[in-house]
Amino acid sequence: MTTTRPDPDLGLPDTDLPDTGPAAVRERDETDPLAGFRSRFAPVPEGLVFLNGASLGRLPAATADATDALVRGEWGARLAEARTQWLDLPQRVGDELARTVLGARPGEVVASDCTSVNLYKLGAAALRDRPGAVVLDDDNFPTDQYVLTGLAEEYGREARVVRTDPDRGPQPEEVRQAVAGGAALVSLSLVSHRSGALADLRGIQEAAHAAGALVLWDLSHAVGAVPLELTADGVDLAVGSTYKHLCGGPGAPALLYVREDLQARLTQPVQGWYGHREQLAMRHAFHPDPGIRRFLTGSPPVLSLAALLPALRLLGEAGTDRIRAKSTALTGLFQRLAAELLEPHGFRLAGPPDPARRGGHLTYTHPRARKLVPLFAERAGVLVDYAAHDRVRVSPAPLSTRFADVHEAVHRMHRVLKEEGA
Ligand SMILES: Cc1ncc(COP(=O)(O)O)c(C=O)c1O
Ligand SMILES: Nc1c(O)cccc1C(=O)C[C@H](N)C(=O)O
Repeated sequence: MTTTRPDPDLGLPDTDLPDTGPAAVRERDETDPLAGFRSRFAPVPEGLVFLNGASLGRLPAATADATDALVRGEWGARLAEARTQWLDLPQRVGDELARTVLGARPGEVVASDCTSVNLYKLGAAALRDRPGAVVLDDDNFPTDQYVLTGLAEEYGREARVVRTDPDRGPQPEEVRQAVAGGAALVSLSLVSHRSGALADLRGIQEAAHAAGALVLWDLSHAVGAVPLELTADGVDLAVGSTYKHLCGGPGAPALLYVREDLQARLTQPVQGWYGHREQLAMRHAFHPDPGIRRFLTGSPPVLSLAALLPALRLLGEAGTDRIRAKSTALTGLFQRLAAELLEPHGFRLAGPPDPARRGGHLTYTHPRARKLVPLFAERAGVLVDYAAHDRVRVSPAPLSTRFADVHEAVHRMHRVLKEEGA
């Protein structure tokens, strides 16, 4: 997994621009190898600057055509005749996810349900497999904390909560202490939804595995933003959203990954016909599929699965290494401009100052964040995210954002702050 600075061979200069002036920024755009991808997204209103890729990624133009073809052509015209070709869509999309953004093998990933449900299924699978505590952290997204504490209750396990510094993310040493005496499951986010902090995947896994625990990663804020090598890194289990950096659209199905050698021994609690080894035989007794299908339950969201494929094609073409390199350069530029123009007005960087230690977003605190975020949109046409309770989250999507957009956005935000007397 890439946690270092961009590789110079990728054709992108390092994060630090020698100069943050308009000419240097323009030149950066002119030499950007990913510049051509911008026109592959559906247009947004003239002048709008979108810096909200960690919330809901933009619509790839090809997605609108693909969903229209499915709705009118397959559903509308071919009706039920088309339905058998959708049966294996969760695996087909899973294989594309594995190939393009996860660094996993075919047959290790499916896409269906939402992240919360997939987390429940895989957390339960780990607890059905081995004894011991559930380890979680208090910086994780609330749904993860709810699902994991609920699982601990349901399976009669101790829930050990790592008290994480929210601006640093969970550390291997903290996990080592939490698993002391044995644990069944450690579940954390690879990139913090709050601060963007990127966890040390290998260090945390090493600590957890030494105590006999499986590790279940929530990749919601990492996938599509950070290059992942689940196979090479020996990842056990993972789930994650596909509507953020993967641009799968509203309600896009979540990913579910189980390493090949674990699949046959793990069982999940919501056994349904999509997980049966002979799905269409309509047997009375449940016999799980030997492979990844055993983690499915019922009818998948076909329209949303179809919508994800064109987005994955775009990401696959661009390549996660190049996306990551541009992402760290964009967030690095925002950070340098913000130090000059926003920090004197109360913005404080929360999270690691080094872009290589973050995912695709960076976060600032401001005491008036809740009021300012809508003002940035209304008065300045800059879309950033409000994150409870005093945070502004910024995520420039590398395939559709120019360096000039970041430059322009920070200057416009500065103007609003001055008008507001902030
Ligand atoms: C880290 C993380 N996990 C899980 C979720 C929730 O996913 P879902 O609504 O698909 O269950 C989110 C955001 O919605 C998230 O940021
Ligand atoms: N904060 C949200 C909201 O106000 C509306 C809808 C979604 C959210 C979210 O936080 C979702 C997501 N997990 C995120 O980190 O962006």
